[in-house]
Amino acid sequence: MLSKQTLYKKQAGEYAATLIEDNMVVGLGTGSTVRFFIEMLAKRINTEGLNIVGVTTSSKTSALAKSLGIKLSSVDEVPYIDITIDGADEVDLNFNGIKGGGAALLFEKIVALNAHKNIWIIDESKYHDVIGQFPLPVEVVPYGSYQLLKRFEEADLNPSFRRTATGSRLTTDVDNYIIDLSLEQIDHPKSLAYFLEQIIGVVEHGLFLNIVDEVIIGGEQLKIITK
Ligand SMILES: O=C[C@H](O)[C@H](O)[C@H](O)COP(=O)(O)O
Repeated sequence: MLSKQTLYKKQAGEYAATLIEDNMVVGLGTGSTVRFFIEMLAKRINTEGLNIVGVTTSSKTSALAKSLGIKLSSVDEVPYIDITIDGADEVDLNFNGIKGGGAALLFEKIVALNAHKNIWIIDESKYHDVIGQFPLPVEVVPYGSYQLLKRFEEADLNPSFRRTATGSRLTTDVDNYIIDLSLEQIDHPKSLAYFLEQIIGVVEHGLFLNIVDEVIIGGEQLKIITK
């Protein structure tokens, strides 16, 4: 039996699939919530004969979408993306989000910034007054990454390299490392984003500010929050 959280993810994901229209170029996010969206989208493509092109945000999503027969293109081969549906790790009342729990933040941000509309699908446990409970992922170039870790320690950002189940440093789809910052609460997300963006060696961070247009929240009752 599915847990409540999984059921809520499914509810949000499947609802998002109803928003896709014929002939759209669709950004396909990454993660367990997006999986429900992609599966339902594939069903609609097959039963309704929709002409959809997907632009994926990770190798995992590409593999899933391909296995379900969804036509794919790259962000550089389409004029624009009509709509991107993605998950998030945490969202606050001001539409700020943390993403990258699945290490796909870099491509997710690139796809999001090339989309006309961005929708996030989450379960209700991820919607908070202020973000920061979820560790903030920072994607860094491996060369010099230990120096970066020390720098984050000095700045009291509680950093740690993300590791695989076998204990080695996790690498992203483009062979970078992830340093997670355990912050508990991010009161000034804009300043933190700015601070991280100034550091050489930081490729991207998981703060998604001013990007999402609509959040679909699965729960006892489905909620849709529009900016
Ligand atoms: O890198 C991964 C993404 O940002 C995911 O969208 C995020 O981690 C949410 O994933 P899930 O739907 O599995 O909770």
